[in-house]
Amino acid sequence: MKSRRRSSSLNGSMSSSSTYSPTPDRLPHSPNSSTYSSTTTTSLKSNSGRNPVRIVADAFVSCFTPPETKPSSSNFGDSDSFQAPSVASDGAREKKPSSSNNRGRSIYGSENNSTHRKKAGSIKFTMEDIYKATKNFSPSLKIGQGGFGIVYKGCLVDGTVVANIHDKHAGAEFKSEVRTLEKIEHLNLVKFYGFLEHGEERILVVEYVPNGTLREHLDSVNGNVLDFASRLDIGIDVGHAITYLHMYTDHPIIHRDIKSSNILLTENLRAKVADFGFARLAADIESGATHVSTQVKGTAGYLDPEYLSTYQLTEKSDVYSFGVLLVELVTGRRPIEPKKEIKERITARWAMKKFTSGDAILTLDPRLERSAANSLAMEKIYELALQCLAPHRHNRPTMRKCAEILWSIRKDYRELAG
Ligand SMILES: Nc1ncnc2c1ncn2[C@@H]1O[C@H](COP(=O)(O)OP(=O)(O)OP(=O)(O)O)[C@@H](O)[C@H]1O
Repeated sequence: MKSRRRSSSLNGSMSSSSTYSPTPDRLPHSPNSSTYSSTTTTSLKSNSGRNPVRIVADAFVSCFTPPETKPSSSNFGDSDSFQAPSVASDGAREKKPSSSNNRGRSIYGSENNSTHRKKAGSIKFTMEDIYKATKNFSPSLKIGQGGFGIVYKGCLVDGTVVANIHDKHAGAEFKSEVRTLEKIEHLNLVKFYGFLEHGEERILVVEYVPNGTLREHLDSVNGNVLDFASRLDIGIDVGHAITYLHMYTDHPIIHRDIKSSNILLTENLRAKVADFGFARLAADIESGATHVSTQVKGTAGYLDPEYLSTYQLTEKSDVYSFGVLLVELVTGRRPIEPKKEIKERITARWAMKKFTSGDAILTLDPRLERSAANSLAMEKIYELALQCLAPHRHNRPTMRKCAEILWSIRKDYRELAG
């Protein structure tokens, strides 16, 4: 489902100018296996040489299905005007989640319970807690496997359903992920409950999100087609989540791995962004820095070409990945489609080319209705995607702007769709 290698051939990318019109010969080459030569790549999410780690996220969801949190109208779009992404009630820049603290009490009931210790705002679980929650990592509770490890459903002693992720991140990356997770709380981000680091075991305990990934829904694995309105809602949810990371935390956070398989869906098809294994703090603007220089990490097909060629990371790398995601939502296709003919293999390049030549409708997911409302919203989403995919970060909008634009697209969409 994903290549974990980057290729110098991606450096060309999606091209340019403030109104941005893609120049085909500067677009990424086809993603066939030869293009992704291991000799030209930085390993993106390789497990090699790493100690086995376990992440316990909120995925310990085996014992019951928790009631979904009722979305607030401000966050979930019942109002007609754009509002800043929702944040923890005690203030966006407040440090860590009261939820962890509360969770600590509610899960274990009494303060003299010795099975856990809070650390830096999150719960430090014991192996006993984790074994209990996952029934000794019962294969029947395994819900997925990613590049970093196995994910288990679990149930904490208070009945909270969680995802138990066995993480294979290196120790430093694991600590960095925990530090990031401890700082954030937003309805559209997977909640962090705690972690365990015990010898070579590393586990994150996070919120279990019961309805699979966006990618699975776009692939209709459950037999249903995700309708246009839901796709628009999901785009807005993700936009809010990333805006929150970029603007409303103590220090801006760059996710670095925005992609459809990292977007988890609730039963009401609301989105929660997961997987902070690659997240990084942005440059400290007050110190005059404009970017951080770092080894390239991310997933092929979503990677910002400017970051790939300069190793300079800014929030705009997430904006680029978000542009790829927007195209994915409209077309239903994966960012890289190796089995398609060459000119269609890089989905964003293909779609943007069709869009700029007036043929966007040919790229709309064939399972979606060709209604006036869908067609108009598709055009507007592509206009936004084109800006997000600009090769130079300075020409890309901020995430907040993206969320605002999507919000207004949805308002018009609802009026037209009736
Ligand atoms: N919090 C969660 N709640 C419910 N299911 C989850 C949760 N986290 C992960 N999963 C499931 O486990 C699978 C593996 O997730 P994981 O994040 O480890 O890998 P991935 O996103 O598929 O790949 P990568 O490691 O490249 O990001 C997901 O596809 C999803 O189905």
